[in-house]
Amino acid sequence: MDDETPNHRQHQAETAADGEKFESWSQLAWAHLEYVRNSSSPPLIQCITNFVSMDLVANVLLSAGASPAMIHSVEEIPDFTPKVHALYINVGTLTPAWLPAMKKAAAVANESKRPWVLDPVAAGASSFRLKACLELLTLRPTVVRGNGSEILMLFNGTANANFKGADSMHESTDAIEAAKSLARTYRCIVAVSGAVDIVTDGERVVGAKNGVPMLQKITATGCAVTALIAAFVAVTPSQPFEATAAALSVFGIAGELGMCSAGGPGSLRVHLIDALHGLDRTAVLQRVHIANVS
Ligand SMILES: Nc1ncnc2c1ncn2[C@@H]1O[C@H](COP(=O)(O)OP(=O)(O)OP(=O)(O)O)[C@@H](O)[C@H]1O
Ligand SMILES: Cc1ncsc1CCO
Ligand SMILES: [Mg+2]
Repeated sequence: MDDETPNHRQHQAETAADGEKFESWSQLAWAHLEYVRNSSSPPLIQCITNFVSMDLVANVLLSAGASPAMIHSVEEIPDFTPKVHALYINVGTLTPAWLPAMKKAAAVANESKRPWVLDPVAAGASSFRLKACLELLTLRPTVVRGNGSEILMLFNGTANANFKGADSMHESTDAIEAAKSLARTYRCIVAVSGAVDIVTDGERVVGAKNGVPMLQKITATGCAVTALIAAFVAVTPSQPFEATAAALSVFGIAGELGMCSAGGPGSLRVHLIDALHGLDRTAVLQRVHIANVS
């Protein structure tokens, strides 16, 4: 990567706010959304994600002010990945053909000093998938976000005959110790979604208590919130712990506001995107609910 490209210089300027201190989680969360929205060029997020999630992921990123690019062929990665502000890898519809592109993209992101975020969908559904997730973890993602069952699977390291699929069989709080251990082992941020979203760097643990249960009835909301984490980490790459908690809370608030006008999962999907797009400072400052977990 030529670090003197105009794209890179501009990004350095946009992240000058990185390191800024905030008095509260709510102010920090609002600042992250503003950084994404007000960047002189929207944070460019390369998404190598599953077929089910592509539409929702792209629309959630756009409604937050980021720019999604679903570019996943291995041939394009050397040219494209160095130009992105963050990379998002999601193994939801993994095949052997996709894995080399994921590994190549992670390696190029690392070489180019770009943050990258992993969503280990259904890790543990098969030994192929679990091995792939563990190999990706060794490529040092900045953040890993999964549901409780996925994070427990990564921690246990063996595929489980009882593992059901993409939906969690566990509460996020069941996976706190597993998340802390993974964060220490792989020196990354680990987030576990659920009724309370857990975020840890291996030492600190916070819980973000936003969102509505109906989010679980829309496929790929987990995939979409992981993409939002990538967008938030893109604007404050030296504070991935804070960016991750902020993204989970902001997405949850969009779900809460969307639910006020929704009649069920179908309309919540639409209202969630509208709410994220229209989210204002007052709503964020009033609703962010992030606290330490002991
Ligand atoms: N009981 C709940 N109450 C409030 N919000 C919830 C609840 N369960 C999940 N959520 C929220 O729903 C979103 C998706 O989380 P979930 O744990 O369902 O992800 P997931 O299982 O990976 O989903 P998918 O694989 O379908 O993308 C997150 O923003 C999370 O905070
Ligand atoms: C349902 C489903 N299956 C593979 S990926 C995916 C989207 C939610 O993770
Ligand atoms: Mg998931």
